[in-house]
Amino acid sequence: MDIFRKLGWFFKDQRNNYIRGVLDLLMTALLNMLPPFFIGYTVNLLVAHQLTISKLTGILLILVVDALLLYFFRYLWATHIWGGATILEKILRKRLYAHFMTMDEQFYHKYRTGDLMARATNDLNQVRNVAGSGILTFADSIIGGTVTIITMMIVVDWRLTLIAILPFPLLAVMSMQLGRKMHSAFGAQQDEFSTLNNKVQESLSGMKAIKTLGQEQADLADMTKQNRKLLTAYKRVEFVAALYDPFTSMIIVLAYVVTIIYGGWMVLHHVINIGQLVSFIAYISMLIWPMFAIGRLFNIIERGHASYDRVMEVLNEKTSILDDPSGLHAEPHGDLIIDIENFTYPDEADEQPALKNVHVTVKAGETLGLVGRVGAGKSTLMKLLLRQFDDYQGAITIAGTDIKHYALDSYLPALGYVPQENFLFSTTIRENIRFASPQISDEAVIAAAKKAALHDDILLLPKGYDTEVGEHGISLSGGQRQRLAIARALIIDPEVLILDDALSAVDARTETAILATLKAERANKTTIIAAHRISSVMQAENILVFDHGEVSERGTHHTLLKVEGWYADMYHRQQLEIKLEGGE
Ligand SMILES: Nc1ncnc2c1ncn2[C@@H]1O[C@H](COP(=O)(O)OP(=O)(O)OP(=O)(O)O)[C@@H](O)[C@H]1O
Repeated sequence: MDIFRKLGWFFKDQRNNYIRGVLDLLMTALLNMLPPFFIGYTVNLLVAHQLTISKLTGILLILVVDALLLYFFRYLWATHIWGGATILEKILRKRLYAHFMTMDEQFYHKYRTGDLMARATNDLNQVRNVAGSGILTFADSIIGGTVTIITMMIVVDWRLTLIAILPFPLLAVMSMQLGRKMHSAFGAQQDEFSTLNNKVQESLSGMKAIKTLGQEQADLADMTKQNRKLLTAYKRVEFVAALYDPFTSMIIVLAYVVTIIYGGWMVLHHVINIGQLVSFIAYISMLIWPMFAIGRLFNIIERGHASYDRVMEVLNEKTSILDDPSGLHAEPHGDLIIDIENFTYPDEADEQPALKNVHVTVKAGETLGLVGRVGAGKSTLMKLLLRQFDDYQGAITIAGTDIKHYALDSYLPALGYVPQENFLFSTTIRENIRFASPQISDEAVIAAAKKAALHDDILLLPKGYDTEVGEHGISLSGGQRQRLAIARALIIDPEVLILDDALSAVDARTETAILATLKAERANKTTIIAAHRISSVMQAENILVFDHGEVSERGTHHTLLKVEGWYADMYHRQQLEIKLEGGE
């Protein structure tokens, strides 16, 4: 029952819905009492030879009106209670989704996509069940049971009632015992479901790689193993659930036996009449559902409880990126000063710092180039700029203000970021380009595509800018995807444009064209380009060479060539490669 306390905030919020629903249930329970009463009454009339056509018609009429009213009140409780339950699911899903949006990289390291999807769908269904079927079964079994028992006491005999319901408390003891078992069994089942969900998600996303590497059988075996684990977890849940119903049946049989023995004795000794005994047996049959309902109830609430805990576990995770509520609500425009003494990834605390002593000033309008070996720290610096990690020694300022002191909703929209792996949404090219805001005009979309040297390619596609891409659309080449991502970033004319190896798949001529456009268009704005190809950064006012998280060389293209270090070596090697390939 702990889950009802945990969901107290919701029931309080929706109390009108629930009060109305419970009152409708009460009315249904009261109306349910009439048929057994009139059956007993009719039997007594029959025994006494007093049943006339007019009396029978009157009884039938009452029963018909009763059935109509029952229909009406059942409809009302269903709409109030099920309606409330769907509101709970909606609220929790919205909270979860908003929470996902604020979470940092560490969170997505800890919880995998399939797991989060399971929590946002399957677990939320179980929680909704608590607020729907759970409340319904709870109110129905308690209200239905209590009303029936009181009616039995009043209409028949209180002693017979007490003796007949004597074994009932055993049900409560059984529910509590099984409830605990169900909670842990269902929690384990949902964890296995999350793992399987994640496996399916990864296999489907990586299907090309699986096939290319001939790993179909190995992946299938892996999936079968996880599927079996889930099956075992399901079986355990059903095993616990199945223990309850036979026990309930035993209690009901016991109640009938007691009724027939003690009730029969009472009829023989004229304490109650035969009609009352018939009504009593009909009332006992009306207790069957409330008793089974208690079994359903513990099943629903313990499943919902385990799921609610899983949803709350995610919702209680804190992000390390704290939005300063009194932060500066202004576009970050001005010189960028990076002064990082040390940064180590949170989950790599014992490892070497990912960045150490990185100090550089980029004047507004200038371009900063970042080069260096794989894993040298270029992307890490970009992540700090993008506020994906805030926990570093040192400071990054733009126009004299620490980037942590800008309000996030002013700071982040002013950055244009093109990551190494860009993502296409399943919509048209036009919507993909203006993803930052659907209000952006078609002309601006075309202008951005031209700047990213993508316009001509788009015109060759079957529906031009309205061509669908992504999962159900056409596939773009790697270079086209990169240029689409660049157009998506350029369209907002960002104060700081960050390109993380974003030109690696475009040919040399297109790269030159894009870089020339950037130079001309972004005269007053900052651009940061990380690349493996030296040609991507050689126009930059300032180039940093990274090695193991530190800056090993710095300067312009010409000064770096004179140093004859890693940069010069890499440049000459790449020039040679171009010549050998017969390029320019
Ligand atoms: N989220 C993370 N958690 C822990 N370590 C990380 C994380 N991301 C990167 N690293 C590590 O930090 C170091 C720097 O990586 P980074 O991605 O910044 O290199 P890079 O210079 O951008 O490399 P590339 O040229 O391949 O993109 C590497 O040793 C990498 O393994």
